[in-house]
Parts: sequence; C-alpha cells; structure tokens
Amino acid sequence: MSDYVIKTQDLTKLYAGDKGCREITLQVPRGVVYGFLGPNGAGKSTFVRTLLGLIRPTSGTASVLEHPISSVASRQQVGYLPELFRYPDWMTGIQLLKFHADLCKVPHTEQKARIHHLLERVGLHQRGEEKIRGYSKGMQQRIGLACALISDPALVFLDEPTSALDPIGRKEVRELISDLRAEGKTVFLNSHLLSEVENVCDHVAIINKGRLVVQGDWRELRTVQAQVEVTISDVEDEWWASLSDLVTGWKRLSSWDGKSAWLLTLSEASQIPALVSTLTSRQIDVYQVTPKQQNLEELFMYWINKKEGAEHVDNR
Ligand SMILES: Nc1ncnc2c1ncn2[C@@H]1O[C@H](COP(=O)(O)OP(=O)(O)OP(=O)(O)O)[C@@H](O)[C@H]1O
Repeated sequence: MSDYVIKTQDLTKLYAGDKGCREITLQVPRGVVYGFLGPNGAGKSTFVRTLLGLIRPTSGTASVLEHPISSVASRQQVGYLPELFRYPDWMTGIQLLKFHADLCKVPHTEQKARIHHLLERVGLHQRGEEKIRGYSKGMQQRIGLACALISDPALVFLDEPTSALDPIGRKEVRELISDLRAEGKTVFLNSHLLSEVENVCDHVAIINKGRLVVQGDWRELRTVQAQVEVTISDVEDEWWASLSDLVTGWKRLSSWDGKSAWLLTLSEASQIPALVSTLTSRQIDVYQVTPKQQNLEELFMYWINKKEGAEHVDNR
C-alpha cells in the first residue's frame, strides 16, 4: 500500500481563456488532513474536480488511491462535498442518503444503521424525515457532508465544508474532520478560511493564480521565517544593521522608560541563543525574548508574496 493517496505530476486543467490550474505536482500522505489553500479563483475547485474525473485534465497525470484518475476505480473509495451543493429538495434527508447509499452500493442491511449514525454525526438526527426544501443552507451543507461519508470512504474531498455554517457548526465540522483522521481516513480540505484550516490540518498546499506555491508539513512550513519578539534597553532603528549576519529584519513595536520592544526576523530560528549572547556582549540589557509562532494567515501571505515575482498567469 502506497504512503500517498493522491499523487499528481504537472496536472493542468485550462479552460478557454487560460484560467484553471497549471502544472500541479503534489503528494498527499495517507491519513492526514491536507489543507488545499488559496485565494478566490486560485484554481482549488478546478484541481479537485479534475482529480475526481468531473473534468478532464488538459495535460499531466494523477492517481487517486493508486488508480489513474481516468479510471472508475479511483473514485470507488472517495467521498466528495462540492462547494456549490444542491440537492433534490423534494427528497427527505433520509431519502437523499438512501439514494446515495444505493449509488455507492452500500449493502441494504447496513444502510439504516449507517444513515442513522451519519445523521447524528452531522447534527441532523431529528430532521432526517423532513424534506430538504425545508432545510436551511447550513442544514443542506450538513446533509451534503453526510452524503460524502455514506460509503465510508478512505479519502474525503471537502470543498469549503463550512461556508454555510455558523460558528458552532464550524466547530462541529472541525471535530468531525479530526474524528475522520483518527479513524485513519484522509481528508482533502479546500478552503480560503485560513483560521478554520489552521486548527485541523497536518499538511498544507498553497495555490495562487493556478500554480502551486508551496506544500508540506504545516508545522515545518511555519518555521520558514524565524521571528522573535525582544524587549531590550533602547537602541536606534539603524543599530540593527550592525547585526545583519543574524537579524534580517526589524520592526519597533513600542518604546517606554529607556526600553523598546522589537519584532526581529532572523535568518534561522536556531540563531536565537546567538542573538541573545551578541546583544549581551554589546552591553544591551535583554528583558524578554519570545519566539513568534506564525499563524497560517502570516505563512500564506509570506509564501504568496515570496512567489509573487515568479511568472504567473492571472487566474482572476
Ligand atoms: N467552467 C469554467 N469555465 C471557464 N473558467 C472557469 C470555469 N470554472 C472556473 N473557471 C475559472 O478558473 C479559475 C479558477 O476557478 P476555481 O473555481 O477553480 O477557483 P477556486 O480556487 O476554487 O476559487 P473559490 O475559492 O472562489 O471557490 C477562475 O478564474 C475561474 O473563473
């Protein structure tokens, strides 16, 4: 069994007008929550729809669960919640789930228990008998989640799964995603809601203007730019230039009583001890040193800005 549930090589889907996604090469490890991030119009849904065989790639290759994406086998253990979900509103929630269970060939003997369990899991256990016509948008998204999970898939694609949900619903979906990971499933999560993704993802890929900007373990990626907040006896802004081998950027945060607080960017996080000993050796009093953890939004902006100079096709 391969360690990767999705592998793509230069996967490209271009619509008329050259929009879409271009030359995307990535690997999604088994059993992780993989955040696929990018601004509106970056190409996230296009990439997912190509992987699912809903649209044909212009070029490149890809496999899902070790089967080429052109094959039916690649979709047999996959669940999908589309971004723009719409379900037959004359069906009840239970009828919709039964319909999907039949499509996915879930054995009849298992269907009732599974539907009951899923309705509970998405918080619709008392509403399953009602017609979808009477569901709120958030409830429709919840029933869509249940549909995505009806076949007990090994890999689930969730395209903006919380877009219609209130804060409580978002938290419940985050918990559901964590439970899926605990069960050994892989979740491929499309989103531009970075604070949402931050709490659940192990790996992230960032896509911008149709191209992959960066991918990897989120905890490793977040250390790319080592930043530290220090409080020291006051120095002039220009003074930091004398430490340019250690400090590549500085920003004064505040000053008071002969002290100042700074946000410093170091060339590497491992240089924090060297920074402290250099400050001390230069007779600067050090009152506080706090490594700054970057959040996903800062990481996202860092990578997007870093690659902004590269050749891109504007996807908007
Ligand atoms: N069927 C289509 N025909 C032509 N252009 C399309 C089509 N679908 C998407 N596009 C264009 O391709 C680009 C990528 O769209 P896509 O929906 O994949 O982005 P996204 O990252 O999922 O965006 P969002 O976060 O807003 O959902 C956009 O410029 C979009 O207008």
